[in-house]
Amino acid sequence: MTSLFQRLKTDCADEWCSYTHHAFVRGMGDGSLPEAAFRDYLVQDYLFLIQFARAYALATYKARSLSEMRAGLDGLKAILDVEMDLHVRLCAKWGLSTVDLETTPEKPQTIAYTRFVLDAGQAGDLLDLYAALAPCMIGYGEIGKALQKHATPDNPYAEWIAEYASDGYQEIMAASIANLDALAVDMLTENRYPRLKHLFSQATLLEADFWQMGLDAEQDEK
Ligand SMILES: Cc1ncc(CN)c(N)n1
Repeated sequence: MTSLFQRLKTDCADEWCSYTHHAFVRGMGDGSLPEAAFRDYLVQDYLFLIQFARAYALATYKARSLSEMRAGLDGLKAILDVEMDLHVRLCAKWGLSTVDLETTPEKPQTIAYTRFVLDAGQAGDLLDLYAALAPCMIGYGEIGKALQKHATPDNPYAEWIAEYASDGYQEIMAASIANLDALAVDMLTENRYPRLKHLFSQATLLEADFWQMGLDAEQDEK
């Protein structure tokens, strides 16, 4: 049986490309991304992760079995115990504390993306929620791995790239794909597919908007 993730990615190939090959991503890869764009992105991403942790808490709540509950909890822990540490470490280099981060106002793009995913989960079931969450967890693993292939040791974004290319994150990514595909075996019907595709496509476009937010912030600073 084809993987639901692969089917969604194929059917949303243009959106996926606009996300994973965005100018912001290419700028991280060749090191040309202005630091101001990265800083703005990273602070907003910290706020984004707080809301995404809530989405995994919602997935834990909506679970129908202990193993589904553990999958939700693993996603929650990956964000709170691993991913956010990267943001705290990198932001500390600019003198930003966690209080500074948490008191920064969320930008419209952060609100749009995170509340879209939370609403997908609240209005729908576990499969809807994971379809909306998939571009986040899986896309960054793909981007990290692709950028690592060409990144030079003096790349200013090497630490970010290394985190998402790491074995730890790649395992999180593989678990996200396996989890989505396993839920599909149990819950997917052809009638449901258009809605899942809409959720996946929209979340992927909101990812691209999130990168663009960083680029626009740097232009506004000038
Ligand atoms: C916007 C966004 N998308 C995805 C990820 C990776 N979990 C992230 N940190 N931020």
